[in-house]
Amino acid sequence: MSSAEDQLLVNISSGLSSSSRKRGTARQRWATKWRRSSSGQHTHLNNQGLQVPPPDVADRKPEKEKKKKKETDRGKETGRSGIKTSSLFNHNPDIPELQRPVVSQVTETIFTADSFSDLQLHPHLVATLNKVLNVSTLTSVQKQTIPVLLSGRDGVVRSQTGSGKTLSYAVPVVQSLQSVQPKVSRSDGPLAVVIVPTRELAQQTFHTFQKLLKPFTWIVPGVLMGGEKRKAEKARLRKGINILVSTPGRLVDHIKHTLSIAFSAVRWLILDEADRTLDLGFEKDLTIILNSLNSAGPRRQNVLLSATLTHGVIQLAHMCLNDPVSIHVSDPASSTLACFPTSDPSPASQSESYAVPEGLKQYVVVVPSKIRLVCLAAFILDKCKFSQNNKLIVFVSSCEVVEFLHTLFTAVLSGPSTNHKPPLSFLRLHGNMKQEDVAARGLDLPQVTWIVQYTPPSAAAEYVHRVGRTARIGGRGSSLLFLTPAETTFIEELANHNISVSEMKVLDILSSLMMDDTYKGRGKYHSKSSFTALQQETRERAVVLQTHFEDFVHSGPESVQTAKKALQSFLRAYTTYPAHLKHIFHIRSLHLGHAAKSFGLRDAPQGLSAASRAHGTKQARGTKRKLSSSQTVGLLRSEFSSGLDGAKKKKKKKKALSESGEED
Ligand SMILES: Nc1ncnc2c1ncn2[C@@H]1O[C@H](COP(=O)(O)OP(=O)(O)OP(=O)(O)O)[C@@H](O)[C@H]1O
Repeated sequence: MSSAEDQLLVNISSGLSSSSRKRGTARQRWATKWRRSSSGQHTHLNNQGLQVPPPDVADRKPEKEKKKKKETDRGKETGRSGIKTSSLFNHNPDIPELQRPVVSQVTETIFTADSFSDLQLHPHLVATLNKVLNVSTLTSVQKQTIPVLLSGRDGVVRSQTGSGKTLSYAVPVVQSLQSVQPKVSRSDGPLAVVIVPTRELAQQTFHTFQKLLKPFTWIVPGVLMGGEKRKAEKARLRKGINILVSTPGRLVDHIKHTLSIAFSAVRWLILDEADRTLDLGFEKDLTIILNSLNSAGPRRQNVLLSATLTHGVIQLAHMCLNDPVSIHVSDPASSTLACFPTSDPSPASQSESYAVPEGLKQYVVVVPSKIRLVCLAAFILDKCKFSQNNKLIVFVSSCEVVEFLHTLFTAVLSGPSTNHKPPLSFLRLHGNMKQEDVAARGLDLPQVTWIVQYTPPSAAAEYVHRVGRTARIGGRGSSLLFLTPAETTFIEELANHNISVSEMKVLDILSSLMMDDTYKGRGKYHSKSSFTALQQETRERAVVLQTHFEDFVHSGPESVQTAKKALQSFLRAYTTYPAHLKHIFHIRSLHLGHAAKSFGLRDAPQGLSAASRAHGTKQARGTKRKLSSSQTVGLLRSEFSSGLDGAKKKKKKKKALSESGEED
């Protein structure tokens, strides 16, 4: 949804230590107390998203007392620095009771009882799989796909993220090319073309082929991708590449400008992660590639792989596959011999069920805008400071937000290194980073335990890809989706694709702040305090943490500017949700002041309304009215012209990727 897809903020937890173990025990004590207290009392959520005694009890208080309490509460919402933090828990929208639609979640069994040695493969290939790649047991998708492709058929493969799709085509490609007589030589040029959406995947796939080809040294793999030197790639193409892995934009570039690229011998075409390729706006490039391949070459075997079969993917499959076998791993009825639909696919197929890894636990938390930042911070502290062995990936909507949160969290949450523990370490990853930086950080992110979607994805399919970064290849993992009260209908959108999420409560997340007295408020919490007192202390601590953030942001004009820029880019990205989700994610439903708070800004940016008048779209005008002229909207100027226009959006997205070097 944002200009640069997949912005990541990665937090790697500090390691094990005796003190963290002690904290773990304290944490358990605290959790037990919290649960005991909360279970013994009838509570409900107030309009600040927090549990309070039932209204009838509260209402019994005399008016005078209520007024006094209000004043005290206001006083308490003051950080320890003495700077008044504008109220965090007042005037928030009500958190609706979540209706959890009944969904039968589609899960796939990852591993089978079969092994690679059961297939009719070259013994050296089996040995390489076992010894170099350390794999011996077939995953379900590999068991179903490899025999189909070895039989010479085209295939359309839908299987969940992290299920081993790469080997399901790489093994048959290598098996078939090693048997070609006379032996393949560099001068044959590309015999297999593998198209993947991103540099990251291009590199990974290329490395997989490199390993598989160890015993077959006469077959040469190569990779072409945005961000690399074209001249060097041209030279490699001239020398000869037999298995060519490429991102779409860079391949089109070479088709247009490199004379030595010839497709006359191509016998395999693989479109991996086809859904992501289309999501990133590469359909035009794919058409150019297909036309170029079709105009030359012998009979070709075509394979399309995707974690989700969207309308666009089905259309693409119809364009480039020839009587394919359809392999849907999660659907036993449609297994290997099922036929691919021949009729023109209808948009209704977009409500397809998406499979997620079996070991994945999915959660959602509904958080009012103002509390979002402290809620994310409390969650990170909980998983990485007060628990052990966690690695988180946090998805946000833009490069600027990544930069902002990275700086803020490093400054406020890392904490000093102590004898017992290193400070928390935050890494960042986004499309505007220099390629060397990205490569230096390593693109493979193994053993990620939590995926946090701080900004909701722009499609259920994107949700599936994001959560698919954890619980890979039979492992375990969890995911947490942040939604504001106005966005909760997104849960239904996920349910339409058979995705089911369990609710976490804001206050439960914030309660982790009770583990660290750095955030102690003025309240006098002790182990015998009432549940309400515990809640009050938790709120106070959240306010203290918010004050730390606001103090940091307001420590100088530069940091204020960075926060404003991040807010602006967040708002801009918010306008780019697709039309069919606009009823859930509409800029009109955002409150600028509350959104500003989640960027550590004490006030909504001022003096921004004038510039918006020039913008004449109906939606833009509507937005302006709703957000109120004094608060917003000139800030959103550029996004009205881009975000509300689907065609332009795609171009923009692609351009941003191109600029970032992720693709070109
Ligand atoms: N049979 C196997 N046994 C053990 N590990 C495997 C097996 N096949 C693949 N893997 C490993 O599983 C991981 C995920 O594989 P791969 O990247 O091919 O999954 P994928 O389905 O393409 O995922 P995504 O759609 O998210 O890219 C890789 O690290 C790969 O080496």
